[in-house]
Amino acid sequence: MLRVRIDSFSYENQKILEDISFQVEKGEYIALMGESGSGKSTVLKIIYGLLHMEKGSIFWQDKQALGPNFNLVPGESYMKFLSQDFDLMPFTTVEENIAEHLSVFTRESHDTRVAELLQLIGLEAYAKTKVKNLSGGQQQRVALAKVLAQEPEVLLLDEPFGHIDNFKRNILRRNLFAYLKEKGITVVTASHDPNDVLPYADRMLVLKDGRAIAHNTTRELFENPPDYYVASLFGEVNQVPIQLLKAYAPMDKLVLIYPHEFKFSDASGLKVEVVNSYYKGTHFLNEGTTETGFSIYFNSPTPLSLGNIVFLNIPLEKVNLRLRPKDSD
Ligand SMILES: Nc1ncnc2c1ncn2[C@@H]1O[C@H](COP(=O)(O)OP(=O)(O)OP(=O)(O)O)[C@@H](O)[C@H]1O
Repeated sequence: MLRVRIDSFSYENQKILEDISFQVEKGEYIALMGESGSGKSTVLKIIYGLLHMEKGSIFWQDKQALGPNFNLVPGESYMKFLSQDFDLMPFTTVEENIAEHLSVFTRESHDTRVAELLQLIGLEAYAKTKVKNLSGGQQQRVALAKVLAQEPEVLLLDEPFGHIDNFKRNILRRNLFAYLKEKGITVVTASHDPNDVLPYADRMLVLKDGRAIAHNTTRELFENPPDYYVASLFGEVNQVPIQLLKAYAPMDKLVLIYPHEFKFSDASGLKVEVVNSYYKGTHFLNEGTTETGFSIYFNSPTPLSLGNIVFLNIPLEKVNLRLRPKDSD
């Protein structure tokens, strides 16, 4: 088990992280999510031992990771970190970059292992290409193979697919997360992208302004987000004042509703006029305004004409589940 306790961390005199603690079981994948600047990369750097924290501790099993003030070379042997700068050798080939990180004691199996990793990252055809001649996305994939080469027990990934185009990203994600589960590797990622997290992460820790504001299974946080900030990490979300749904309801409550959760009705419900309709490939995302001028975003399977009036309903169980205080964001 990885046990992370960060009581506080500051850059110079500015406090960046406070009171963050979580545990990750062996083979489990936890995703750190939060807006840009919330502290995700800093948490990964502390775990890996690149940054010294004033108060707190990191343990893997019963071993304490002592951090940069104790280790001459940053990092622990059982742990690997894929940072946002890839740290590759530009003038050597892809396969040399990967093999560089394999143990000298297993030299006879190097070729097989390099081939396995090249297949995982989908760069078999580039084995002999010098890294400097690769695109940013390809370099990121080599960096990933590099950190996997020695089969770390703990893997820290900072925006691991940030430079990779959508087409490759989907295949790579599926392959990578299946591989990590199969090998029982413990994973902590920092990510903005719900597609990296929703299908794969066992749990999510949400950071805001350097503090942990939510920690639960990924599914629970999606289906029952504690506030607007958490819900919006998954994409578009509405904060509908409850008074728009029920005139006699308390003023200080709102309902968090994703655009796909509205139902259409012929004549009853929230009356909105369509002011925009955006094509999203699998559906349309529409913007509507209520008679009081409130904007609502909702999905439809077909395009809606601007100026059309539609009636939207929120299923009662969702209203009950997603009622939040108004200042919850
Ligand atoms: N070397 C540094 N010196 C001073 N402040 C820093 C340094 N690195 C990061 N910060 C600050 O620490 C805070 C957290 O940064 P961090 O990179 O951990 O956020 P993040 O959530 O990973 O953001 P992003 O998603 O944009 O990568 C930010 O306010 C940032 O400006």
